[in-house]
Amino acid sequence: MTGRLAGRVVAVHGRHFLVETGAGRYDCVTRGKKGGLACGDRVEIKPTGVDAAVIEKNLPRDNLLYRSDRFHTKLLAANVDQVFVVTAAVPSPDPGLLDRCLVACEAAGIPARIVVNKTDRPETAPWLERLQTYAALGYPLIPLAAKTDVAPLAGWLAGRTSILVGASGVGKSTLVNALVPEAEIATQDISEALDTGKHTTTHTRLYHLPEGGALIDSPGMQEFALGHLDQADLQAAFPEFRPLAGQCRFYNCRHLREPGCAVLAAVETGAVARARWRSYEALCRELDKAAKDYR
Ligand SMILES: Nc1nc2c(ncn2[C@@H]2O[C@H](COP(=O)(O)OP(=O)(O)OP(=O)(O)O)[C@@H](O)[C@H]2O)c(=O)[nH]1
Ligand SMILES: [Zn+2]
Repeated sequence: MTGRLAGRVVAVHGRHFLVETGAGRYDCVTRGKKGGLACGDRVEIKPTGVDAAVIEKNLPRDNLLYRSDRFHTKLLAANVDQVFVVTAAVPSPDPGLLDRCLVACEAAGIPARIVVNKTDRPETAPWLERLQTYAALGYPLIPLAAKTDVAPLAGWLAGRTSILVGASGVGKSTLVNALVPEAEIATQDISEALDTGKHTTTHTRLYHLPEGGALIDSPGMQEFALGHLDQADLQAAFPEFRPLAGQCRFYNCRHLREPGCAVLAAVETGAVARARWRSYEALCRELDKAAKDYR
């Protein structure tokens, strides 16, 4: 690889990628159509100027977190060790969005944790209560108030690459600013390097943590489309279905309204949370609709 440098994508802005290498950072473009790149992707680049380069090669990924509908694929991050889905009781939370985030993590094979921000707000108690369902499924809950103390989260981050995802207004920026002392400066640096103007809140970027490890911030989302998943992916992404595998009357049961369905029976007894099953059902319907539209 003469003249080439190995690096990692640390910020994405449209078709520009800021790549960090042992020899500094480069504002990069891809050569031709190589498919998208995400924050955290490893690449080989060839400098074309002091701080400009072309991406010559995308290196294999350990994993990729993304969302997609029929028209767009939105890459969130690659090569991450864990995803923190940030929630808060205010503004009013959307459990459907939380489920979609978790399904995306399961499908990508990335461990997910749930941050419950704004514990200083009295509305938090019922939300935290509701989230016990998720704790029972094995998703750790991390309650904290980003405004006053981020220590409960900090302990999870050292030495790993993590990404924060979540709805708009849950406090992701507040968390990043508290965890990364130079976050504001880093953001400005990135904006200058990529020439994007001062406030690029709509883009994904990677920050280095003082204790080692990296934190990727992603733009607040209203929805999380999962057009890339098929029926089998969906079923596999609900951990509460796993102990029931093979117990439905029909081997190809979709757990929607089939007689003798073990999942539906578990919803009736409360062993599977009805709200979770509803999220599953909504995702199945979307899948069917997409298949119909496509025909
Ligand atoms: N009460 C309370 N408010 C908080 C806390 N953390 C953040 N907020 C507030 O929540 C609002 C949204 O915080 P941001 O950090 O901008 O949220 P965000 O998730 O980055 O939002 P987007 O930029 O839209 O993605 C701000 O008014 C914060 O001051 C907290 O621990 N307690
Ligand atoms: Zn079934």
